[in-house]
Amino acid sequence: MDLSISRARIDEIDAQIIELFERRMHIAADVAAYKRATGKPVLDKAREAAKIDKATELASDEFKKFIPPLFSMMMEMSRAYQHSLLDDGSEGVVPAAIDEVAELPAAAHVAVQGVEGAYQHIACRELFVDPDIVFVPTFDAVADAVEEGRVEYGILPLENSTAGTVDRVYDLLYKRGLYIARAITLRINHDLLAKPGVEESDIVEVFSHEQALRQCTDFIAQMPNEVTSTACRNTAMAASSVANSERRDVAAISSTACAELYGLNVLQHAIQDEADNFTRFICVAKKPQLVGVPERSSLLLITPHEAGALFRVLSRIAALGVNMLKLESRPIPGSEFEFMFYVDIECTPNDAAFDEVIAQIEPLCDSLAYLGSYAEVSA
Ligand SMILES: O=C(O)C(=O)C[C@]1(C(=O)O)C=C[C@@H](O)C=C1
Repeated sequence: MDLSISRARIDEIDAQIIELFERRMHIAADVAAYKRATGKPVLDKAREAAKIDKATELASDEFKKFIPPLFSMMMEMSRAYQHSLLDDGSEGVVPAAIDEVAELPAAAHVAVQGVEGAYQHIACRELFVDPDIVFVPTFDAVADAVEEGRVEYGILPLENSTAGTVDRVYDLLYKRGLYIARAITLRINHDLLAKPGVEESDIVEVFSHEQALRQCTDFIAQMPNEVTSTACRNTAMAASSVANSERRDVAAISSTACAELYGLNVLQHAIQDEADNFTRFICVAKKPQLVGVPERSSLLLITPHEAGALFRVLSRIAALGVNMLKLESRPIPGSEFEFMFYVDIECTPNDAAFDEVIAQIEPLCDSLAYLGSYAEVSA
């Protein structure tokens, strides 16, 4: 067998396929015009199902199984083309004009959950030169302050390399319609802190944020006593409650900065189970904003509850040559086993492919929200 002869034949057939595909697409354009005139939706599920059945019937037994995916894809292309002609796809998903600024303002009002010394506070200091910080007790309160315009920005932790996503923050992004303006990744070292004179063998209870407790699970398990883990709002509060407690059998898992701030001793440095432990924080704003040179965009999408729905969205992103940086599923609040997806793509409104990505995936989703485009920095 001569490979070059086979390939030449394949090339010939492909040229015919392309010609036929284009003819098919031109007819789809006529169908789109008809649908616009009659107010019919582009998607006709019954027609697609009948089309796939009929096409499968026409194929010989050996190739029947390949027909449904081939025709699904072809009709998906046909729908994407029709939507682009009708220009009814992505209107409103991404605001038409997004403010562009060179840098985050040096002296912005920023809401930070927790107290001085918390990792969110450290992230805030890394992002802003001279911020006017309002400390608030919860993640929800950060969102409230941004939403109500009491501050320009809020700092929230989004995910940790060991313990995973901070679920509540994703839920807030979705519910409050906040936009990410910047992300920062910090290396997190957890220390074991106690009052001066307290030894590790005295300790029966450790306080920390639940994420930090999770990141130090193995360490806690091998401590001299059987230790109770108690979750606090954040690691700085854990340090302050140990400092203010009369007890001499408690410790906090917190930062070296908090040891200094609250007059505690570091019993052990870097006790997290994974030596390389990073947390990604986001800086959120009420309106989308392109700060500096954004590198990635975050999207939230809900696909129809049917086979292949997410695959179709992802295949569109891939077909446009756009790199996907993250895919995370979350249950939809109030629904049973239905999921929404957070997708980060390496593409922003400054890139030519961005509008096309949005235009092509929007018709495939029950709901699509744009969560902002931003640069990711590390400290
Ligand atoms: O027949 C139609 O109504 C079309 O729009 C054409 C087509 C196709 O490409 O075959 C595309 C979308 C519909 O969901 C069904 C079929």
